[in-house]
Amino acid sequence: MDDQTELAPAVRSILSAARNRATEGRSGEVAVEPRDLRAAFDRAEADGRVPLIAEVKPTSPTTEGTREDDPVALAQGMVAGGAAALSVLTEPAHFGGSTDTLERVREAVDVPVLRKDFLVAESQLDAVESDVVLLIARFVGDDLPDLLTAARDRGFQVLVEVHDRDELEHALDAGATIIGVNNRDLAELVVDLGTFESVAPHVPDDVTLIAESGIGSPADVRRMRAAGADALLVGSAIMDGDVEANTRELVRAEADDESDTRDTTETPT
Ligand SMILES: O=P(O)(O)OC[C@@H](O)[C@@H](O)c1c[nH]c2ccccc12
Repeated sequence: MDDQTELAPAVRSILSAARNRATEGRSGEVAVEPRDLRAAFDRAEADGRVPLIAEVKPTSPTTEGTREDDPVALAQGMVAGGAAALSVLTEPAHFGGSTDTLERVREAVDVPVLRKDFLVAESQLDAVESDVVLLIARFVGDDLPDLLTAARDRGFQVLVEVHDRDELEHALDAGATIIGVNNRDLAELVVDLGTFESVAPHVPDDVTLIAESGIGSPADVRRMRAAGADALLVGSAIMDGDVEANTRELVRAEADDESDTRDTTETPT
């Protein structure tokens, strides 16, 4: 968008790389038969698991080092740990992602897979099939309604990411039905879980609402759920260490709530 000067340098670089990739894509439009994201959340909920999208993110501008493990094995660990859905970075230059990784992951699991990238042009939608694509309100600006339509015409479900109330209104006006509130500020790259808490009350009930970024503990999960999150998107906290155990700990955050409370309030006798 026009106000790029407000963005962190890393984000500006990501965006200009994305614009240069704008002509990528295979010949012709993809036609996706998507795995239903909401149904996946409902299944998790019915099963006593917090609906969670676990993100395969080899690295990022705010992460040190790169995780070199096989992304397919990581993805399978996340599903084994109870993730309702997965997110796979396809941005190559700053997040270590690729469309090939997404294809391999989607083939190996049966949960819905979100393509996490910085899409700014319709042609980029045809680079790879996924069940859900991300559109970041701040980056697509006035093109949001057209890109939303173009994505839906191809069969994609669309997650529209916002960071404040103005962007939320813009997303709702464009007809978004799945909205993510990113707790990470793209100008400073700092995380504040209060962002979700301030935007969530203004989201209509029939919208599927996802809390994104900065969720690191079962307490954070409960905090975002208490603020109205239908589901959570978690990357770094899961990628750091044993992905299966990390996922399980977060999806059980509500089931374990009572014992957690008891543990912390227990006084030795
Ligand atoms: O690693 P975290 O703090 O759990 O965050 C995951 C996810 O929300 C984050 O990777 C993200 C949110 N929106 C994005 C847009 C592009 C790239 C990455 C993102």
